[in-house]
Amino acid sequence: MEHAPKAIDVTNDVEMRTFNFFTMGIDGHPLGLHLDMAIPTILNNADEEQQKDWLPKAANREFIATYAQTEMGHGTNLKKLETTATYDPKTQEFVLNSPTITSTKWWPGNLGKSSNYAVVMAQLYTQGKCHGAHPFFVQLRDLNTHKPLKGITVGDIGPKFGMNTVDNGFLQFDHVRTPRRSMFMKHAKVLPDGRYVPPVHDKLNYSAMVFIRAAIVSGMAYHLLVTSTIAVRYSAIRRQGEITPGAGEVKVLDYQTQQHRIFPQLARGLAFRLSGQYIMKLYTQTMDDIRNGDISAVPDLHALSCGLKAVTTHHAALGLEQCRMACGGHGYSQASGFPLHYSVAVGACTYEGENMVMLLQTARHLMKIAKAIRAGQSPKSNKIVDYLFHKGPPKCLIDQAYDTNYRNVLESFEHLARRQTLEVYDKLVQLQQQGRNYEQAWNDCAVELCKATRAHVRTFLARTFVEEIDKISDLSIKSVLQDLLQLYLYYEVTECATGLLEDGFMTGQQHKYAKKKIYEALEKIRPNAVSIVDSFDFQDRELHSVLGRRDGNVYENLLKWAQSSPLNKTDVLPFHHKYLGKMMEEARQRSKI
Ligand SMILES: CC/C=C\C/C=C\C/C=C\C/C=C\C/C=C\C/C=C\CCC(=O)SCCNC(=O)CCNC(=O)[C@H](O)C(C)(C)COP(=O)(O)OP(=O)(O)OC[C@H]1O[C@@H](n2cnc3c(N)ncnc32)[C@H](O)[C@@H]1OP(=O)(O)O
Ligand SMILES: Cc1cc2nc3c(=O)[nH]c(=O)nc-3n(C[C@H](O)[C@H](O)[C@H](O)COP(=O)(O)OP(=O)(O)OC[C@H]3O[C@@H](n4cnc5c(N)ncnc54)[C@H](O)[C@@H]3O)c2cc1C
Repeated sequence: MEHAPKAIDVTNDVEMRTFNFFTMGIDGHPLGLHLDMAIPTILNNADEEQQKDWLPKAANREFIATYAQTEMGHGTNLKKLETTATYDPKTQEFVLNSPTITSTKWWPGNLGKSSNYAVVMAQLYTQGKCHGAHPFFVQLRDLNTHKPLKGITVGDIGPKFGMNTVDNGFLQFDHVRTPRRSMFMKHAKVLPDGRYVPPVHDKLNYSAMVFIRAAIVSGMAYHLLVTSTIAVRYSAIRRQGEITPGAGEVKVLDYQTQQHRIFPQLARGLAFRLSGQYIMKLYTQTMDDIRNGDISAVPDLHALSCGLKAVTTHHAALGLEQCRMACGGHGYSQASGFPLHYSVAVGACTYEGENMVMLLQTARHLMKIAKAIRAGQSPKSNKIVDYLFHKGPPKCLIDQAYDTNYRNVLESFEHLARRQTLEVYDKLVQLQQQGRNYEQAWNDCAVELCKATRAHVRTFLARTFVEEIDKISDLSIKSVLQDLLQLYLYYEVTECATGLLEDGFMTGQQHKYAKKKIYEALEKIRPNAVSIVDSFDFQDRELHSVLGRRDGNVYENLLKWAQSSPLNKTDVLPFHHKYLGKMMEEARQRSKI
């Protein structure tokens, strides 16, 4: 500890997060929402004067704030939020009110007990007109006593599936008055006389959600890389059964089924990590553009962040479960670390936009592009979606001997995304021509729309993976990562094979070829698997796993772990003679009669 820094630099996001992870764990802590959502909201939605006032105090942790948007009755459909903020020009205040039970704010992290401030999303009423949901910065508790202020009812919502270190809360307002300037005024404004000034883009109020959606992509990479580290290390220790009769029991990692279960999670983890970096850069760039008055990238960022959020959280949840099952019985023990990671990761399928809803948001964007394509328009130099405008090869070419930089594989993903997008667009148009209105037609096509998004996101993830590996100059590192890339790409080809075979683009032979390339990649990855996961340099205290210990001493530590259970403090539990012992004694007496 001699060389440990004296203090954590709270202005350094990475340092702060790392500190939080190691000291508090991954399942959350009282400052989570303050750092992840309240501060980003202040940065992006407060005007200069508000930032000057709030930001230093927030960074200094003079107060703790959360993000209170979801209500008991509505989380997805923000238009129907019921909390109201009605402007009173006489006192130049807003009156916050929760008119119904269902308007109770419900879920916000750290709202229950920790926070004394909140970003509150409420329907803004001024001069008798509703202008939709807007954010307000509202004090909830007294700064000295920490008691709720007058008119505020606040508490914890109770135990959850996981993340029980976070006090997700409920909140009701009974005509609570807050100054006019507590409304975030960077984009929309209410002037002292009550006139409403609209924002340049009416979804800029949602930027904190976009930030977390982008952050979640790297978060899911982290979960997958951690859990595949546990599964790989344990599988290199666990011996069970023989491959060659009489040659002795093998490490379970030598089974092809085991590799096929775990290595794709490793590959997906890397793919998510690279796309996570991309989307974070795009977020930062877009926020800078907005500050300079350019909002043109907002729809692209929204569409990509929604699609990536939905796909990566879903695949992380499935992948984690594969890693758990790959560890057999011990995988089900808390000692494996999986329950903690699983319960945290699956939350992300729901929070920050339910996944189906997110897929459909991206599909809205894809349908606009499809409309432009059908109208004969040209692409607008947008790297993420331009491929949809281009005609690819009529037939799949993945089994060609020379597939430079996997162009043929990428074209297969592009083909599927393009076909799925245009087909569902045509169906939407056709249904409307048959008399369905747009919303009904949309619902009739919803499953196919989600498929279009998934195909588009798969294309993006794969292209980013290929491009990033291509940039690596160290050939030994590149060669190991290329094995994971090969596995990733052909695994994804087989995952979407139905779509590729459906229209005859891919042949059965080519499908078999993709499977062969998967098995070949598994074989290449096996000898390096432990070194690959060791190179991530996760510390044992981060993995929370006896199975995933770096030193491989699984069995003796599993025994120590069990022996340290509170149940094993005494050989005989105190209540034994009162209940179970008594029951057995009485049964024995009865049988003697
Ligand atoms: C290293 C880390 C390791 C481990 C950690 C692991 C992972 C996590 C990583 C980080 C997370 C940090 C902490 C996690 C801990 C706990 C959880 C924390 C936070 C959770 C917080 C929340 O859940 S907050 C609440 C979130 N709520 C939602 O997401 C609601 C979802 N609903 C919506 O977003 C919207 O209502 C909607 C998009 C569904 C529809 O909106 P609305 O009704 O207003 O839209 P309209 O129909 O009127 O208009 C739609 C048009 O608007 C466009 N639009 C919508 N949203 C946006 C946007 N944000 N930006 C730009 N444009 C937008 C839309 O595209 C439509 O445009 P058209 O042109 O097509 O009309
Ligand atoms: C761990 C956790 C932390 C959270 N933290 C916060 C927080 O800090 N602050 C905050 O404000 N909120 C928070 N939330 C709330 C969260 O953001 C919402 O629960 C989430 O956005 C989903 O909304 P909902 O609960 O209304 O789901 P619903 O919309 O009721 O979803 C139910 C089902 O309906 C479907 N559905 C709904 N609308 C549509 C549609 N238009 N088309 C097709 N299907 C649809 C969904 O796909 C889903 O299958 C948190 C939630 C969790 C679980």
